[in-house]
Parts: sequence; C-alpha cells; structure tokens
Amino acid sequence: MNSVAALIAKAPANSNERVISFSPLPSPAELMADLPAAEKTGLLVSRARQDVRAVLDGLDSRLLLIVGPCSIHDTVAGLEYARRLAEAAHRHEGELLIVMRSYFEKPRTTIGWKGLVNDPHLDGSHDMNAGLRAARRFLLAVAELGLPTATEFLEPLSAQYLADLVSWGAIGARTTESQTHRQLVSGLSMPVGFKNGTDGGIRVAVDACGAASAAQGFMGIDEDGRTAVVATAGNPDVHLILRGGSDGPNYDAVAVESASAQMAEAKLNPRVIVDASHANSGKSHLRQVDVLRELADRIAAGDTTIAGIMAESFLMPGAQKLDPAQSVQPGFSVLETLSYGQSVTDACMGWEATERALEQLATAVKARR
Ligand SMILES: O=C[C@H](O)[C@H](O)COP(=O)(O)O
Ligand SMILES: C=C(OP(=O)(O)O)C(=O)O
Repeated sequence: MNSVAALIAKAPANSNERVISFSPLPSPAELMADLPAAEKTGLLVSRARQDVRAVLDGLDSRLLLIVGPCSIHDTVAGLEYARRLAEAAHRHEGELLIVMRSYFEKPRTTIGWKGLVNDPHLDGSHDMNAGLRAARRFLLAVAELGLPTATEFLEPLSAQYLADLVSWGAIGARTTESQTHRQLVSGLSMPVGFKNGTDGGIRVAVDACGAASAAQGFMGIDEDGRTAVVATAGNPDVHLILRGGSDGPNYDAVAVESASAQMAEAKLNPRVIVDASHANSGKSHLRQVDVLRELADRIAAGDTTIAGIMAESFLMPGAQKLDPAQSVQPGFSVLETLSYGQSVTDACMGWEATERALEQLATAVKARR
C-alpha cells in the first residue's frame, strides 16, 4: 500500500467519502529551492512594488498598466508576448508603469479550465505539481526580461509558491466577498486590487479593502508546507478595480467618481484601477479598444482619479474554445490542437491593437501633466 492509500485507509469512518485521491505536492520551500529567484529578480520585484505603490498614491505621475493575456496557457507564446511587451514598457517607461498580466489561476462562473497551475496540460489531468513549476518558471523568465508581473490569487495555498515573484496582485470579482481571500491579502507583500462584484456592487470591494488592510489570523501553510496559524500585519496597499457588472459598465466618469468617493469615505485609497475588459467591454476585445480610447481621452483631459488601467491582450486577437474533456489523437497534446498566441479564456486584443493603445495612453499621460 503506498503512503497516500495508507493515509486514506487510516482516515476515520465517514470522512473523505467523495475524495478519490490525495496527491502530495512539494512544499513551497522545495519548489523555491528548485527554481530560486536570482538577486537581480528580487530587486526587480521589490522595486516594481515600490513603483506601483507610488503610482497608486499619486506620488509618481505615471499610469499603472496591467496588461497581458487573460490567462497563460502556453508559456512559449506567453514569453513571446512578454518580449514584445518588455520593449514597449521600455519605450513608454516615462509615462506608463507596465506590469504584465501573468494569470495562472482562473475563477470560473461554473466549470471550465482553471488555469495553468491547476491544469498545465489543458486536458483535465490536474497535474498541479507541473503547473506550479511552469508558473514559477514563467515568472522567472519574464523577470529576466526586466518586466514585472501581476497575477490573480485564487487558491489560498498557491501564494506561498509564487508570490515572491509577483509585483501586483488581484482578487477577482467572484472572490472579493470571500473572507478567505481578504485574509490572504492581509498578508501579501505586494499591492493588491479587489475587483467590484460580478453584479457591479462596489460596497463588497470597499469592505474587502477594509478587511484586508487589517491584521488577521487564519489557517494557512508555511514555507515548509505545514498547516499553520497565520498571523498577518494587514496590507496598506489595497485598492479598488472597477470591472463593470451585470448591471452594466462602470468606467464612465460618474461611476468612477462615485466609487472613488465610497473608498474615500471608508478612509481607503480613492484612486482606482479601471479594467477595460470583462463587464466594462462586454468581454469583447473590439469594444475594449474603444473603452481604452475613452479612458485615454479622460486622462488627457486631466482625470487623476484613475491611477491605473487593466487590459487583456495577447499576440492574436479574440479567443478560441478549449474543452479539457475533448479527445485528442494519440501522440498529440491539447496544446498542439490550438491556434498559437490566442486566448483560451476571455477574448484579448491582438498585439497591433495593444501597441496603438499603449501609444494613446502614453500620450494621454503627457497631456495630463
Ligand atoms: O477572466 C476570465 C473570465 O472572465 C472569468 O474567469 C470567468 O470566466 P467564465 O465565465 O468563462 O467561467
Ligand atoms: C477573472 C478576471 O476578472 P473578473 O474577476 O473581473 O471576472 C480576470 O481579470 O481574469
């Protein structure tokens, strides 16, 4: 009997009746020892976190831009995108603080592919050992290009494996109300934005920012993978991300000012990030281009409430269907059946549209100054 089967056999009667298996993962310390961050990478991350804080607090007049694929499903295409974005980030560094969306964990409305960490082979095999490794390797490779990264934290345990390489974090619309995620953020080292709820509710995100900025105690894991009581200091760099909702978009000036006022009233950062994608664009990559243009016009006209913008962009425009349950010819991987450089989750702007949007936003920041 292997050790896992032995553990299940030892479990008290009536427990784990619907659990099929437990497969051990390495501890965070073991993964980090295999894939360590170079000193240069550590400096890049801490410098980028400081820069993000300065932009959010209005001490740096640049615009924060969280841009990149909806999800990383192919690390080769993701890195080709990162190389292009690193060049653009350098070109616009006077006006834009560009941080690459490197999202490895996807919250789903019902079911679907849950991201590279959960299912790196895209086939429902849930090889999370390989997924955590692939995500960490990807973050290290992007850092080598001098580009900071942003991610959504979804599984409360995954942060211990990856967070040392991340400069900006998000909690998604589906988890902003979750106490577990608010607690997690209270201990994260980087600035973290909370999205408004899927119904467009702002209050839930204001409450989340309040809870995450407070000290918390909760159950988690330590670097050695032991379950532990985690005591946190609270995260002072929490902020609001407006992503629209089922009641419509919320990127217009009135909605942004009203959300900002709710944050100010709760004594939280009134400067916000506007997500040009998701319910603010009806998940249309074409509409996203228009939203970005409208935001650029407002910034050029002097808007200072918008500290940052999020956009979903990849090498190719649009999205393609991924069904982890599909059958693939023997000898082929699911990845080989997909179009290169196109999102398998939400539709993204293609690279050409992205370059034009970056240009517009950089010009807008110059005008705002
Ligand atoms: O950003 C990605 C999606 O909007 C989010 O994960 C929900 O996706 P779904 O509604 O396709 O499940
Ligand atoms: C899932 C995401 O967004 P939201 O939580 O706004 O749906 C995302 O940004 O990938």
